[in-house]
Amino acid sequence: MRSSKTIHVVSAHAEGEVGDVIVGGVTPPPGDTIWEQSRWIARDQTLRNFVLNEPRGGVFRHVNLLVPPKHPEADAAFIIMEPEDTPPMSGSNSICVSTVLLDSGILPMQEPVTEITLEAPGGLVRVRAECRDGKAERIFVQNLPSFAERLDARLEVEGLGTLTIDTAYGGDSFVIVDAASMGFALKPDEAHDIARLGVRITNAANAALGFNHPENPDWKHFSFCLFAGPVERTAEGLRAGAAVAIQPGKVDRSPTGTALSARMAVLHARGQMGLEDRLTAVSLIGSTFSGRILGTTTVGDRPAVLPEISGRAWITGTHQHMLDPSDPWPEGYRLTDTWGAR
Ligand SMILES: O=C(O)[C@H]1NCC[C@@H]1O
Repeated sequence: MRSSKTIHVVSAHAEGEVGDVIVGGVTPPPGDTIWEQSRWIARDQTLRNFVLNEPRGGVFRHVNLLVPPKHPEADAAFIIMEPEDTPPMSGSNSICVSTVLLDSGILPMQEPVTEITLEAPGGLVRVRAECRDGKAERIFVQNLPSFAERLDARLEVEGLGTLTIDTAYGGDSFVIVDAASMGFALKPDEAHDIARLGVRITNAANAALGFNHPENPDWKHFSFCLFAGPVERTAEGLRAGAAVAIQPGKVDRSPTGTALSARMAVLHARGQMGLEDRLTAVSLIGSTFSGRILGTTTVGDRPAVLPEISGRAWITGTHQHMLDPSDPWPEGYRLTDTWGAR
């Protein structure tokens, strides 16, 4: 056996969505901040291609690189690599990272509750983990300040006509459409159509509107389209289906923590959700993230909410990814049969 690199990974999924964690074998990228380091990873593409592309990755895979934190309050820091983007924050990935850090012993666990601070590329996130018998059973993440950007905007999508959409930020940027008015009941057999339409809607919004984060001028695009189910009021609180189309054309298996945060910001802006409410988002596979609004703030001059999301993650294995120097595809490959719903 010979290898010119060996990358140590603990694999995990959060409520169905894969979020692997690189725990060794990669030196920290250059940059004075975690954001700058994440821009370096996004520009360079070598690590992204090696772990995300086939034969090591696949369109369903997200990979997080642990790096030494820059902020004095942070216990650990991570850079998120998604199929097309290297984003400021991610709900499912932060839940996977927290679970791997605690369940594998990288950070000490205290039962019944462990509190840690993570530094995501977009800023600090506080994490509370409910732990029992050596397992982090539920992760609560205080996500980045989240805000509604446009409410009831009009968006022309070729072949679909003019849609009424909201746009919002929940640690990543969203176009939000009403699932029912698009003809979706948010059932598993709709996944392919949701992926295909969602990418068209995201692309149309990027071409026509573009996204504006008042404090992060680098983040100028919409990453995702959320198909938002109707909000029902139940004895346990608010509940709604959620399916998020991820570029280049797949649906999040989890209920998407950033989408839940973005949706809570929109519901709050409309006066439909208060600090006393809980919103449970349900994914196409029936998994759930729970959310609440901890308080309000501003991002630049925009009113924003401080969201908390919670969910569960499980370790699925360990891998040592290697590169034989004679492998003709050191950066792997992507083909359109699986990379992009058509
Ligand atoms: O939960 C989330 O926010 C994420 N899941 C995969 C894509 C998003 O970053």
